[in-house]
Amino acid sequence: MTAQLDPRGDVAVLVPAAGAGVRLGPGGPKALRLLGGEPLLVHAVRRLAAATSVHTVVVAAPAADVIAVRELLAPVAPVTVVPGGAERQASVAAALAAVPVGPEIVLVHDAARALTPPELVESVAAAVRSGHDAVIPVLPVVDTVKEVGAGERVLGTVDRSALRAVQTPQGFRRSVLSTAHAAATDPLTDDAGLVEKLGVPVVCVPGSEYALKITRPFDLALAEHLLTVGG
Ligand SMILES: Nc1ccn([C@@H]2O[C@H](COP(=O)(O)OP(=O)(O)OP(=O)(O)O)[C@@H](O)[C@H]2O)c(=O)n1
Ligand SMILES: C[C@](O)(CO)[C@H](O)COP(=O)(O)O
Repeated sequence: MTAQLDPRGDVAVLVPAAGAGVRLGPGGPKALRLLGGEPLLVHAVRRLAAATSVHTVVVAAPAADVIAVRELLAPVAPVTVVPGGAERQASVAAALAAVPVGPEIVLVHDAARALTPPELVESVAAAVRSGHDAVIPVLPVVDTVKEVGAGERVLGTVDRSALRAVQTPQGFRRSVLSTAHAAATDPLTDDAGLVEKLGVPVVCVPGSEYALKITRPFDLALAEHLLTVGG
């Protein structure tokens, strides 16, 4: 049976959480690493459950930790936990397969973006509800960007006005995400990339600084700080 949050909600959220966290360094699967004394995954799921449109949350956990993750999340929110795959894309596909009949909007959200505010979840879902098939939250690129070749030699300066840094949750009409995953060949780093390959338009909405991806030790330190100042 699939666990359910608000039966009136129209949104299912898939939470890929099966990554190793190699760039964060030793200490176990990243989603289970502690931030303010609680696993990143707990922070992420608590904020998803606070978004009133959310009907269902499906977490893709490291295969060896599925039972432990079920127990960990039971007091946080009613969620379904499935084993993830070797690549993020496989983890998302496994979670997508566990979404029950009902929600027609599906969001994909990294456990590693543990401090993402519920308001961002709602704004992405609202953009899909308003008629867009695929929606991504983005931030402007603030650094000058160079293209670099062999020997670290600069080849040129990229026009950053046309660039965006992409976050999650990424939102999709359910049928579009299902078709994109069914058609996927090589793994891509995000789900919008699969949808782009179908030729379906992907639309940007403003992201949030709090939705940073905790990737390296500095990000975890920054997230600890944000948490103490009210993130
Ligand atoms: N096989 C994988 C790989 C990644 N993820 C998830 O995808 C999200 C984004 O990935 P990233 O932050 O890059 O996490 P890791 O793959 O764990 O990081 P690294 O590449 O440093 O090992 C994370 O919530 C991660 O748990 C997943 O579910 N299954
Ligand atoms: C989906 C994502 O978080 C968007 O920024 C990102 O592409 C995941 O990247 P990863 O490091 O390859 O998991």
